[in-house]
Amino acid sequence: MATHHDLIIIGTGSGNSLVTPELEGLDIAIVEEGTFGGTCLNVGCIPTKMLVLPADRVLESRDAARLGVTIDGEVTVDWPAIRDRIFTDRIDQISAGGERYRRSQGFVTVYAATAEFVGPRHLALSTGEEITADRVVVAAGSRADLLEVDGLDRVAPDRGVHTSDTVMRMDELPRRIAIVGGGFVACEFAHVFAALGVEVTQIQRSGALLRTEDAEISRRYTELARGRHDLRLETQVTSASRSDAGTWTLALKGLDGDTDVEVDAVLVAVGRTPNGSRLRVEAGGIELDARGVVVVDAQQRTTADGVWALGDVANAWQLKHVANHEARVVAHNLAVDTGRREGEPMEADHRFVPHAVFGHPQIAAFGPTRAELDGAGTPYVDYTQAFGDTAYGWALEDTTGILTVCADPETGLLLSAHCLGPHASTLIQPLIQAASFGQPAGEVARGQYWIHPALAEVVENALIGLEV
Ligand SMILES: Cc1cc2nc3c(=O)[nH]c(=O)nc-3n(C[C@H](O)[C@H](O)[C@H](O)COP(=O)(O)OP(=O)(O)OC[C@H]3O[C@@H](n4cnc5c(N)ncnc54)[C@H](O)[C@@H]3O)c2cc1C
Ligand SMILES: NC(=O)c1ccc[n+]([C@@H]2O[C@H](COP(=O)([O-])OP(=O)(O)OC[C@H]3O[C@@H](n4cnc5c(N)ncnc54)[C@H](O)[C@@H]3O)[C@@H](O)[C@H]2O)c1
Repeated sequence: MATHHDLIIIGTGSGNSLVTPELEGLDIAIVEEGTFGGTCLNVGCIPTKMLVLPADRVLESRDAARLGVTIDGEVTVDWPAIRDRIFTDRIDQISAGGERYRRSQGFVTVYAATAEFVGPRHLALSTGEEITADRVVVAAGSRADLLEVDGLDRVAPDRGVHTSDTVMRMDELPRRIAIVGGGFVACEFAHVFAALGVEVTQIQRSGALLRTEDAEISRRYTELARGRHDLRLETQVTSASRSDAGTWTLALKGLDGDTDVEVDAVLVAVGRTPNGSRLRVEAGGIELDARGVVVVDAQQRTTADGVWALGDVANAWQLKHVANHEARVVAHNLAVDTGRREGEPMEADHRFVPHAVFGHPQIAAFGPTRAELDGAGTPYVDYTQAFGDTAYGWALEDTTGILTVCADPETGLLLSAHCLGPHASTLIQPLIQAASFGQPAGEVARGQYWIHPALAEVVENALIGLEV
């Protein structure tokens, strides 16, 4: 006999935020197979950024000499202290506290189990229980891909084979690490481990890092990374073997022909697969697209009645702020659907989705690259402002930072922005705001004060430079 609930939520990442005060009193079930709080909190955005900050400090201390500051003595890194500050002192407590709170709410049942659809709004759990509900939200996220190479096809932290799920909790830093991939995860960890003193070899299948960025940003970041660690482009791992002493030898095929590299640990960071098929959502009448992403409409409704989906399982961005935005949409729509809120269902706004890569320096962008605008035949004007040509850029002695803005030549409305440089993730926000609220470039540039000589003048100058 299945236990019936009013609402089932699968996944406690952004899914956990669906239990709003408005839904209080409904009989709500939450199913979570892993650590409460999901990817961002436990193994994603938050711990990685807490690692990037000390890594930035190391590089800044090395760079200080360029500004006339000599730091006497060696800069040393205490890995266990960094790791325990992040996990033991903060994240693990937030996760445990979040779970305790949910379990304390009388109207919520938390199932620690893996869920699988066996029928419409009908789930079988790995505990042997079955549950059904009037409404279901699929918020089951995505999982890290592995390599189809013997030895690197499964995570084995004790053998030094990691994904982002395990690499941040290593007992000690390896002397040498191979990082396979050239996307967000690989680039952030290459920065972290290289700065913390690990010999990094990064192995990327294509000819540049972060190749979905605007071409000039991808080119510049690739050059900077090449100057910091061993970077193998257009290269693949063909086989891997581990010695009794624990050393991995990876055979590589690439630009330099057949080579190999010896390392003590391997981090596989070659993308993430949405979890829809693992949940057998089709048995619940829920359609997947060709990439395995749950198909949703603008209200985040799936193709099955009474089933919504959000986050990595249901979009290709795989970003936390997108999952959170979609969760707010679903929470509203659940409240309307259950009669707890008056009004109409709302739609998700995916017009200007920004992202940032927290490497060194940071990258931040939204909207199409110039190659994509060209490909689509969209008329645009663009302007690139170098950080080094502004007053604060002089203070930074910056030589690599750029901000490119693209706008509609007729209306001056922003189409996209692409930034590489210190604080790019913060600097881009007024441009996201201008695009989201439909403010033309000229109005944003001249309709307000820009603090002098702040770094924000990079944004002001880029907007002024646009010929709209
Ligand atoms: C290393 C790393 C760094 C990142 N950094 C950033 C960043 O800086 N900024 C950013 O915007 N994004 C970042 N992301 C992406 C971000 O973490 C995700 O987009 C976001 O967490 C997705 O949220 P979600 O709620 O969709 O899924 P999740 O948070 O993954 O939640 C899904 C939950 O569902 C559970 N689950 C899955 N299948 C089942 C099942 N069958 N039964 C029961 N439970 C199940 C999982 O255990 C998980 O807890 C990063 C990701 C990684 C891996
Ligand atoms: N700062 C952030 O917002 C942030 C940080 C980390 C992760 N994320 C999210 O997590 C998702 C997954 O990140 P990711 O970096 O794992 O995936 P990704 O899709 O961004 O990058 C995968 C990379 O691996 C390379 N690759 C694939 N197969 C390979 C192979 N066999 N050998 C060598 N290289 C190979 C690809 O060329 C690509 O560069 C991203 O889509 C991103 O949205 C976001």
